[in-house]
Amino acid sequence: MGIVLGANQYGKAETRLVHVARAGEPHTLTDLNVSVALAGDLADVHLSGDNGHVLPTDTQKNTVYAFARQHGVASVEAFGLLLARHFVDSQEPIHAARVRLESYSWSRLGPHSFQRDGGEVRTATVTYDGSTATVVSGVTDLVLLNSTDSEFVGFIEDGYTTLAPTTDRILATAVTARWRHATADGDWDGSYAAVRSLLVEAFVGTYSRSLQQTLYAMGERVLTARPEVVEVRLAMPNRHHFLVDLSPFGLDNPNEVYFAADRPYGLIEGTVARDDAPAAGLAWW
Ligand SMILES: O=c1[nH]c(=O)c2[nH]c(=O)[nH]c2[nH]1
Repeated sequence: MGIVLGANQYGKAETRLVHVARAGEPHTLTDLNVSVALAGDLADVHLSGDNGHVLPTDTQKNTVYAFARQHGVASVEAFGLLLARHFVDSQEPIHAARVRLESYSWSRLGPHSFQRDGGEVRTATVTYDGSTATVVSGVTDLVLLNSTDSEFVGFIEDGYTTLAPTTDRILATAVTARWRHATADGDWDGSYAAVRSLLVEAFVGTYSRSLQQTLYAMGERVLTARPEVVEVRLAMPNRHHFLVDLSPFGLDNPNEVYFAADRPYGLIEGTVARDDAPAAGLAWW
């Protein structure tokens, strides 16, 4: 029996970077969480303890900060591309890089004052293998709710089914969406704002027969309107809202009073893609 080293990568995870662009007033604030992963000719460090091919994760962290100073942070996608290309192109043993970025948004209160927004987080994942860069943009924790125009009927009923079919329910979710770009060039901020709006519009505008149907409609809406996007992956927890039985108190409940359960939840996940989408390469690494 032989034992072999399998797939591996390493890097500095969750480097917290706050960048203040101070060129005049008003200041611009960027608040990021950056995770780097590198892969390549790394057998020796695992098998013999030779660190000769290891760019320390501490150095990776320093590079994140130095690049913010040297290049600024135009967008998460652009900053990720700079870093991913740098690590692979500057270090011979490193053959591939993945940079994951989360961006926390702050609202402006004044020329140099900000308030942290709760809720959704913009994301990007950039990969680079020495020749091809891929960019996946995304959003997490985009919490949406429709108070009607949602039904769930016609499902399988077996000996364990207790769920009653309903033609009027709350549909609520916290969307995690990631979308793959056709190329590594783009108007990243413009594209992000447009895709986010399309996702929300499709959720709002779709009469839902299931969260699965809504998920597909959201992905389809993005791909129909945005030629730069070739694949959308969505994960949508069904944040169940259960009608409370008020009959013990002599009260009816015409879809007004709900218990918002936090777990368990249905988790609906799916991919919507162009049938001629180029190969994903490392995009989903
Ligand atoms: O939109 C839904 N999809 C399901 O698959 C499902 N299953 C369930 O119990 N409720 C729901 N709702």
